[in-house]
Amino acid sequence: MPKFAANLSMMFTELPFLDRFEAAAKAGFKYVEYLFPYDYPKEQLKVKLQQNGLQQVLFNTAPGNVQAGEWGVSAIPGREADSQRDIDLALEYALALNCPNVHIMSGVVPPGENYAKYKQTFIDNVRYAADKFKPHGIKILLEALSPQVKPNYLTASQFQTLELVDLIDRDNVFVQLDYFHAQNVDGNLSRLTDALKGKFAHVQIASVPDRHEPDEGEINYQHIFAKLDEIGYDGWVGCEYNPRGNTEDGLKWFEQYK
Ligand SMILES: O=C(O)C(=O)[C@@H](O)CO
Ligand SMILES: [Mg+2]
Repeated sequence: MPKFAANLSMMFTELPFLDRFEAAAKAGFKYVEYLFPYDYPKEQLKVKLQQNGLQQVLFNTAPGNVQAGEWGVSAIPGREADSQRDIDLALEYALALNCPNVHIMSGVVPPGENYAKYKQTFIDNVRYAADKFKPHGIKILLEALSPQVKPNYLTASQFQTLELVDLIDRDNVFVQLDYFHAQNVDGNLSRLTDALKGKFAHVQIASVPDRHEPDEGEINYQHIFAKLDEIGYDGWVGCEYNPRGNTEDGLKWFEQYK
C-alpha cells in the first residue's frame, strides 16, 4: 500500500503554514512534504514534526528570484555559486529535519539560450550535490515539469529527466515521478512506470487536467497505486494537489489508505 505524504504547500492552505502540520496529522497522514522550508528556522520545523508525530520526506532547493521568473538556478550557467549555496543550505535542513529526499530545482531555459550549456551546468551541480549528500544517505530527486505549469523548464518529459539521471551517474540521484506532469507530457502511465522502475524514488499525484484530488479526471489512480505495489515501489507518494474546496472535505479518497 502506498505511503502518502501530505503536501503542505498545496493542502491545508486554509491554515497558516505552521498550523498545517497538526491538520495533516489529524487527517491521518504520517508523512509530509512541502516546497521550501527556508522561511522558518529548522529547529522550529523540527518541533512541529515531532509534536505531530510526522516525518518530513521531501523539500526542494530554493527557487531563486521567483518574481524574475526563476524556478531554481542549478541549470543556469554562471550561477554555480548560487546553486552550491542553495545545495549546502538544503543539506543543513535535510540533516536537521531528518529528511531522506531533496529535490534539486533546475530552472527555466529562456527561448534562444544554449540548451546544451544549461543541461551540462545542471549535471555538474547535481554531481556536486550527490557527492555532498551521499555520506548522509540522502537521495537527490530531479523533476520534469509540464509546460502548462512551468514553460521552458529544463525537463518536461520523464524521459528527459531519466536521461539526466543516467548522465549524472551517481547512485543517489533519482527521478521524482509526478504523474500529473507525466500525464500532461508523456501519457501511457503504466508503461512509463515500468520504464522508470528502479529509477524513481519519489512519486507525486494529482488529477489531470485540474490538479485536484486523485479521485477525478483522466488518471485512474487506483490502477496506478496497484501498479506501484506490483513493481515493489517502497517510496512515498506526495499528494501535490490543489483541493477542490476545503482540504478535509476532499479527503474521502484517503479513507481507505489511513
Ligand atoms: O510543481 C511541482 O510539481 C513540484 O513538485 C514542485 O516541487 C516544483 O515545481
Ligand atoms: Mg511535483
